Amino acid sequence: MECRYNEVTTTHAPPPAVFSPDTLTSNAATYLTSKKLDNSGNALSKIDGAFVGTSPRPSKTALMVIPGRFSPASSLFICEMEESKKQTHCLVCPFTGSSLPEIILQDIIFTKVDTRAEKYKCLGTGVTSAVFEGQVVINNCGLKSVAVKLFKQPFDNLEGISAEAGLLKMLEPTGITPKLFGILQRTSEGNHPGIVQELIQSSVTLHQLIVGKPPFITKQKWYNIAYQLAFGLKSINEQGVLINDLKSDNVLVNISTDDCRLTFIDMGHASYMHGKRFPMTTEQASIYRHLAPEIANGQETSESSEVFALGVIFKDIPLEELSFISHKCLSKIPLLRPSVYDILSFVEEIM
Ligand SMILES: Nc1ncnc2c1ncn2[C@@H]1O[C@H](COP(=O)(O)OP(=O)(O)OP(=O)(O)O)[C@@H](O)[C@H]1O
Repeated sequence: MECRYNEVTTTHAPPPAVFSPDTLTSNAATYLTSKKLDNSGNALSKIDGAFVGTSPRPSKTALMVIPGRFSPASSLFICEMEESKKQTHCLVCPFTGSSLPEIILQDIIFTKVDTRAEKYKCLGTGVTSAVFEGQVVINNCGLKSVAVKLFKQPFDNLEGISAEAGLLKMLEPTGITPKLFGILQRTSEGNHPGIVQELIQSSVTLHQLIVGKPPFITKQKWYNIAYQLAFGLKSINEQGVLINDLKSDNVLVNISTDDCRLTFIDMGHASYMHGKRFPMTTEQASIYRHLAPEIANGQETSESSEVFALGVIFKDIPLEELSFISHKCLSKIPLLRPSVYDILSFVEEIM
C-alpha cells in the first residue's frame, strides 16, 4: 500500500469528539444520519436465534449508512458494487496471508446518542475515517462493545483496510492494540467499509491528557504512561511492525484504570518487516513534528524513526526526569538515538 504523508492528520489537530456529550451529537449527526442504521432489532433476533441453535439471517432490507459528509457521488455507486465483488478476495492479511473475519452490517448495532433522534455516537474522526461506537454480534458469544472505523474516500480501498486490519490481528498478542473483530465490507446498500475493533472504554487521547484537559493525573500515573509507551513500542516493533505515525493523538488512555492503561490505535500507516517512505514537501514536513528529519528527507522509516517519535511524546509529558532521554531520542542523527530497550531501562530506573 503506497501512502503519501500528506494524507496524515496534522499533528495536534483537535480531536473533534471524544466522549464529550456536547460535541458528540453534532459530530455524529454530520457523519451518520439514518433511521435505517438502527439495526438493534435484527441483531438481537440473531442472538435469540443463536440461543436456540438456529441462525436466522436478517433480510437485507434497507440497512444503509447514509454518511452525510462523505457520501459517494451516485455515479460512483455502480463502480463501487463492481469493486466490492472483486474485492472479496481481499479479506486476507496481505502480510501473513491469514484470513480476516468479515462482519456484516446487519450484525452491528450502532450506539445512538439520543433515543429519539437518529444520531449515532461518534468516538472521534481523523483524516481517513470516522469512528463510531456500537455493539456487534459475535457467533455464540453475544454482544461485544466495538469501535467501528468507517473509511472516507479516497481511503476506503479494501486492500489498505485489510492491511490495517491484518496488522491489528498480528499485534493482538501484545495486548497494547485494540482487538480486531473483523472487516465491514462495502455493500450494495452503500455503507462505507470499515474495521470493527475493540472499544477502548472510558478513554481520552494521550494528547488530551497532555494538554491538560481534565482529569488531573498524578506523577505516578505519568511514570506508568511513560513506561507503557516504551514497552508498547518495543512490543510492536518486536512483532516486525513499524507504526510510522506514533503520536499522542494515536494513543488512548483508559482513565478509569489505576495504571492508566494505554492502547496504541491507528495502524493506517504501519508497515511490516520494512520501512516506508512518505514523500512530502518541506512545508508539510514542518507540520509533522513527530516525523524524524531523515523521513522528511525521503528516507525510509525505521526503528530509529519510531524512537524519534517517542522522544516527541516524552518531551510533551510533564515529567522533568524524561527530558534527558527525550533529548537523546530527538537526535538528528539516527545512529545517536537510543534503542527502545535503552529507553525502557531508563524509564524503569526513574520510576
Ligand atoms: N478502538 C477505539 N476505541 C475508542 N475510540 C477510538 C478507537 N479507535 C479510534 N477511536 C477514536 O477515533 C479517533 C480517530 O481514530 P483513528 O486515529 O484510528 O482515525 P484516523 O482517521 O486513522 O486518524 P488520522 O487522522 O490519524 O489518520 C481517535 O482519535 C479516537 O478518539
